[in-house]
Amino acid sequence: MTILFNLFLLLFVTFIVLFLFRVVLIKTGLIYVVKKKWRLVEDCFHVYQFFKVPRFSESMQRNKLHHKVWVYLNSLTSVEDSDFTNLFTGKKPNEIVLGLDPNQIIEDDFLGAKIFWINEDDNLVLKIRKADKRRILRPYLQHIHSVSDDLEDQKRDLKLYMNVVDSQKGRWRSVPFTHPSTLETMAMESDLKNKVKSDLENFLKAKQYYQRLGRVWKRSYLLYGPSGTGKSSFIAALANFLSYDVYDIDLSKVSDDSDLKLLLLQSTAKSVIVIEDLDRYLSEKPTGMSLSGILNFMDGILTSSCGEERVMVITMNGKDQVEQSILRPGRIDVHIHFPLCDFTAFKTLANNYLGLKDHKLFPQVEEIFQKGSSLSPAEIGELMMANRSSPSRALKSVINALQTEGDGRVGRSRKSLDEGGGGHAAKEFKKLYGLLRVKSSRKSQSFDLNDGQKEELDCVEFGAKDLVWDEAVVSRGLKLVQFALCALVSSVSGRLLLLSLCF
Ligand SMILES: Nc1ncnc2c1ncn2[C@@H]1O[C@H](COP(=O)(O)OP(=O)(O)OP(=O)(O)O)[C@@H](O)[C@H]1O
Ligand SMILES: [Mg+2]
Repeated sequence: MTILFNLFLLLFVTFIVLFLFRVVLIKTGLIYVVKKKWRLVEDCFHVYQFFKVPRFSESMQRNKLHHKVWVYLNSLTSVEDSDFTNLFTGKKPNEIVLGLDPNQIIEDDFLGAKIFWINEDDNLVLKIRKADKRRILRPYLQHIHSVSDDLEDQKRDLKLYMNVVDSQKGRWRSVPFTHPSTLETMAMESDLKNKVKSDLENFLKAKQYYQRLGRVWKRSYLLYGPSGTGKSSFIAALANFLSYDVYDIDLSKVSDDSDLKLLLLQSTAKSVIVIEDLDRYLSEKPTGMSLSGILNFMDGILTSSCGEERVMVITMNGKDQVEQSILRPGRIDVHIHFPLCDFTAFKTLANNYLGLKDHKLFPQVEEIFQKGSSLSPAEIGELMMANRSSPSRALKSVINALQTEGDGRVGRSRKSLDEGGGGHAAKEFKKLYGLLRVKSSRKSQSFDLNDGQKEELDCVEFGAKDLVWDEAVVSRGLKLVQFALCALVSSVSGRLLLLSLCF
């Protein structure tokens, strides 16, 4: 018994001593010295192989691999943990970046193997255990490639390209794209934002899928709605979300169809191609370009040969007046409606512009919205910005504007849906039929099983407001069907009564 007790006591004391020893090593930093010595001991038992990645090739050209490894190494957390490293200011304000010091040694882990990098003057030297080399060297280098490409994409400065008439130096001129709009700053239904995000993420992952289908790897969005509802801001938010350059096509500067093709050919992959106000342009009966030229451009036939990955965005004030072939699925994949402001959008704007999450005037604003008054987010945003020093004054001015200028705007825009010949009942049925058609076309969407992800490729209609409107139409439609059935039953029963009276 005593032997057992002594053994237990010994074990306990050893454990405590080891624990305290570890704490002392970590607290005093001696752990690093121990680790270094341990590495020396390890080195005696392992055979290492060295690979040099020179900065310049034999013909004194820059070695791209050196740059990639450099970008990759500077992103490792082990740079921060090493004994000595350099600090530099980054491109963004207040940004500080780490940079390797000459002769600094960086440790990395990959698939369970330890890898060392030594930063010599003009070379980066990879030190790897011979036993691990065959297993991990190739996948490790591929890993460096993809990580550094991703990092470069993230920190790439975006550009805004505009087409010019003078084609001596190419058809595009660029300026830095610094629009601050993001999907977070957009006053839109959060559900809609999430749908857009996941649609874009699925698109980015679907290169192989599009290739297998023989389709150009592009996604087309139609943004439609009244002026000042955020269509252009949304394009900027898309570009920022994707980290894509923006090519803004001014159609008035395009002479003919071949000129339009040239513009597409001279654009680069990973870009958002924008045509704003296409409905207005088409309504002005353009002379130089044909409709088929525009349709081919939208299909992006030419881009399939030279790198793809493009998102096309077309904006319109309304889509009722344009040629239906422009809007067909495949040519436009996603339709997004930009409505006038509602109370939810108003709250986002109040938070963005005034820093208000809630206010005692909010219920009054909500009531006005419920009555059908509305303004565009741009109009409300301007009022808030002008009165930003006093949130109460800002809200009062919004209430005032809604009561005077915004009165009946929603009513008017809703009424415009009903324009056109035919009686009221016929129109209601038409709407109901339209709704059923939309619903059934939604059901027939096709999906991709790519990496376990389902990719949606059919034409999709996004816009929470449309859904609200659809429900109202359903209930009105159902009431109408009820009414028609009652009328039918009463007329049949009336006739039966008449018949029975005759006999
Ligand atoms: N939904 C919104 N969310 C946040 N800000 C918005 C929204 N809509 C408009 N704004 C603000 O209003 C201003 C005008 O918006 P924007 O230019 O994007 O509208 P638009 O729909 O493109 O108008 P137009 O059809 O006249 O070109 C921008 O400064 C933007 O910040
Ligand atoms: Mg615009």
